[in-house]
Amino acid sequence: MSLRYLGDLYSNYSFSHIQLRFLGHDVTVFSASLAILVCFVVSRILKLMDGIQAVNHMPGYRVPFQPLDLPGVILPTTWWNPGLSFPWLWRSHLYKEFQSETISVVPFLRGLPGIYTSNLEVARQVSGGGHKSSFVKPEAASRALLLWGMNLVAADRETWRKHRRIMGPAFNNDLYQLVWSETLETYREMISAEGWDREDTVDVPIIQALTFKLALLIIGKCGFGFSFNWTTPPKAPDGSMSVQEALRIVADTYMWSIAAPKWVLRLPFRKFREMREAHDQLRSFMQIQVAERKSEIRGQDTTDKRDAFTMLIQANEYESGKLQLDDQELIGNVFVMLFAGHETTAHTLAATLGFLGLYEEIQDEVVEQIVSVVGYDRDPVLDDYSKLDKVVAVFYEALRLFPAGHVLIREAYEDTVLHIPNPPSQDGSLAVPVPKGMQVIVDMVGVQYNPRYFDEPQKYKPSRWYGSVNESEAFSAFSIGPRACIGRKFATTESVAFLTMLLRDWRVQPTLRTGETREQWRERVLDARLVLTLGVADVPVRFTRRSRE
Ligand code: HEM
Repeated sequence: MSLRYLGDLYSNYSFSHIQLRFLGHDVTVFSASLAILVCFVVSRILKLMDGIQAVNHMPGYRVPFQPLDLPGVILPTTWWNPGLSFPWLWRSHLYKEFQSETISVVPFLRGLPGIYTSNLEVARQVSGGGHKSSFVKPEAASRALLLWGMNLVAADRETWRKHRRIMGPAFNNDLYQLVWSETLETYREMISAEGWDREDTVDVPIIQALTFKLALLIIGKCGFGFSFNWTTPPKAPDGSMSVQEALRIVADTYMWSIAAPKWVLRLPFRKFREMREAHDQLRSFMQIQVAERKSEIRGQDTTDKRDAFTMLIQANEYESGKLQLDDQELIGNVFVMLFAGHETTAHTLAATLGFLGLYEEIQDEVVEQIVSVVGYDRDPVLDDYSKLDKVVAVFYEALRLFPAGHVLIREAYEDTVLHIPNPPSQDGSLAVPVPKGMQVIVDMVGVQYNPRYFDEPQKYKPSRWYGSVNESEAFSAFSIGPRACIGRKFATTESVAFLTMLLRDWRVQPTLRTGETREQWRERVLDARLVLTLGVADVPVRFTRRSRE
């Protein structure tokens, strides 16, 4: 049968010529399809126009999909689909392009219009929070965080106030003292377990393998109050999964447990079976732990334990009635420390070591401070923290360039107004009405690379933070206002203790490929990987033992 014959056959019996009856008229499939297409196009144009009106004609992108909606997220970032990564990939020109620090993104195929901002004043209005805030976290985003129970991160307004009132007292100096001493202990365990004590040079292909383990152990020991160890085997003596291993699996598979439908997680694959086992194991373990700690606190009216979990339960005992958290909420808050504090701290430590390897003159300056404050003959103590401002600064600056909490997503709880500051050269602000339900997204990459706040924003320049060991809002990557990160001092205490020990003993350098320059290494390695949090891609480094002179 020739192609020509097939072509004739198609044109004679073409599907498009089939007749349909519609409202008493004969129409062909072709004209019906055309009418549907026209209706669809018109509906999308109307959606676009509505969206543009909803964002008050604010300049920005007009795109098929909302960047945080499923198609937007799974499709790669290209000129027509900003996707999840556009704030990172387009960070050097995004806001310049529209000559505004606050822009709109209006989708015409799927998703709701939204506003993205890189301005701190707008961020304060939107994410600052408080129990009377006009902005809340979108329900879908909060629902994903409820796996273990209602908690501080997911809660809003009055519920948030109730949770913060109990969580607040748990983050105190006793906890930071524990974080400091456990970090020193864990550093020593790492050196011995990884065999560094027998070497003068150690190559670490992916530094995250160590920083993730460190951060998990510190949350486990100081957040949950478990006695974890660098070398604990994954199986307990009776063959069951150890609590430490269960916690590691829960942390590593968090993305799956919130994003995948429940039926997928029931499929008989090893990864999912392990996940289920880890969840069941931890759930029952935590319930026993709550009961034990409550009875210990009630029996003695106090406790020697200083981990956040115990102090949370203790603070809860002082409340009564509606102000008290139930067991599920207590457990929810312990787990949220894992999800909010593990990856974020581990990624930032990895980025810090990457930058210090790259810029050895900065590393030398930091080590000089460590040696002058602590010397070689004793361990650093928490009281040294305030004198180790250069160590805090190298961590802050790495976090500024890789802000782990890269988007703060909020939704207008009611019709409200945003006051958007004019460009730096002009005074005053513009009042923009924001209808109930509109999403406003604080683009933390945009904020941290905004030239209004930082000169040479692309440059790793820790000296901008020298002298800032307090929790000032000048450093905004932990967010600002009443809803700012409650774990900020936890993260910096752990990081300063670890870096002080590590850098005093070891010089860190980038592992370069043959013929590669340091700038090429920076471009290849110090790029972001973005999922729930933003983190640096795998960082390969070499440690060389320092001589003590
Ligand atoms: C480098 C490490 C960290 C970074 C960059 C970071 C960043 C942030 C940011 C940006 C927020 C605000 C999120 C929002 O409003 O949507 C936040 C909130 C929070 N963080 Fe952290 N965090 C870090 C470490 C930690 C640690 C170690 C813990 C606990 C041990 C923790 C617990 C929390 C909690 C519970 C909240 C919710 C506070 C509230 O809504 O009142 N974070 N964090």
